[in-house]
Amino acid sequence: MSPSLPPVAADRLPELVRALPKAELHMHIEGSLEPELIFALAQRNKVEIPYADVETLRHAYAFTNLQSFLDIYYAGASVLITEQDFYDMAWAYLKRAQADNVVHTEMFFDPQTHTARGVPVKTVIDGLHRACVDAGRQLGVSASLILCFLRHLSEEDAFATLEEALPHRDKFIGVGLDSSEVGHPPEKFARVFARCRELGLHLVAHAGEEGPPAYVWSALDVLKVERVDHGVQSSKDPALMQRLAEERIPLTVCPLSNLKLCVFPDLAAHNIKSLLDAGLVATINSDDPAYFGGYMNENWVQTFAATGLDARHAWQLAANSFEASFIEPPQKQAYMERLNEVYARFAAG
Ligand code: HPA
Ligand SMILES: [Zn+2]
Repeated sequence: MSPSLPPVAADRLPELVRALPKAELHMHIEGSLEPELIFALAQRNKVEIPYADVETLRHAYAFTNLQSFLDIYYAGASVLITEQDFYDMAWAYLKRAQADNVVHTEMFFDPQTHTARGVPVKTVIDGLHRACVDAGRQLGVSASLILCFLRHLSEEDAFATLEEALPHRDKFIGVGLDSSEVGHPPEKFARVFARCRELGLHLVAHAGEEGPPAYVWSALDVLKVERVDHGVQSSKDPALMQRLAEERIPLTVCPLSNLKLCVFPDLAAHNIKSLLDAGLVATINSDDPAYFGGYMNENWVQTFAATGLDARHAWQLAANSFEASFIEPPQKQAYMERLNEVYARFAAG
């Protein structure tokens, strides 16, 4: 942490946390689909959903682990049919992100969730990408897309998805790996990640959310990822912690997700502070904000209140988010200057 950072009055910490410019690097766009939009799209597309109304659906959001969430998350995504649906979903998230002073976002999307229902990859990518372009122009938020392979499906299926997406290569910056972790280790996707690497795509993967530190090691050594999504189980392995710190491999941590999926018993028990204090490039993100009870600032404010993070941690988390992002160095520099300006305003007053 920067030793020269001036302190900020403790009673202004929540305000500082909200005001800091930041990047969001772990957010599944299908996980931003609010119940109200699910019902509106179901009506627009004449899709049946097995819930009577918005409130009944929201009440079903009581999860015990990752799989119990994924079952509902995939059901919710079934209302997405047209390019405009994908645009509307992404636009709603991007406006919400802007309100939280997210200035840059790298959004995950799950094409296989849609192609399995007969929706072409082109429809998905075109709708999401149009929203990203509009966000840059109209909201001042830079936004890009990361295509995720579903790890409960086969590597062959991932290869077929990649082939279908490649004509739209200019509209996504990288690939990731998500869905059910335990029993589906990174090694299962070694060949498709090697191919994506040859294609010059950025590489990330979920690892160490519920799965063991061994999955983080193989995400690094076999898939050769540039960042690890979640990665919170890494704290069980001191040698892994040392590797992550030395190589400055970012972790995209999602505290409210970890709370809702019972990865930690309560937010006060979350290990984000120890990850930061060990020198890891940890970041805070919302994962699936419509399902886990909060967008970016809600994740930040609740985590700060519960774990005793201070203003310097806030600066570090925002700086980490820019360091960990895939934006070009001059733009990173510009965001860092904005961060320092906002921080200085709070430190002075
Ligand atoms: O947190 C997650 N983990 C794995 N897969 C996911 N797909 C959406 N959110 C998640
Ligand atoms: Zn995730």
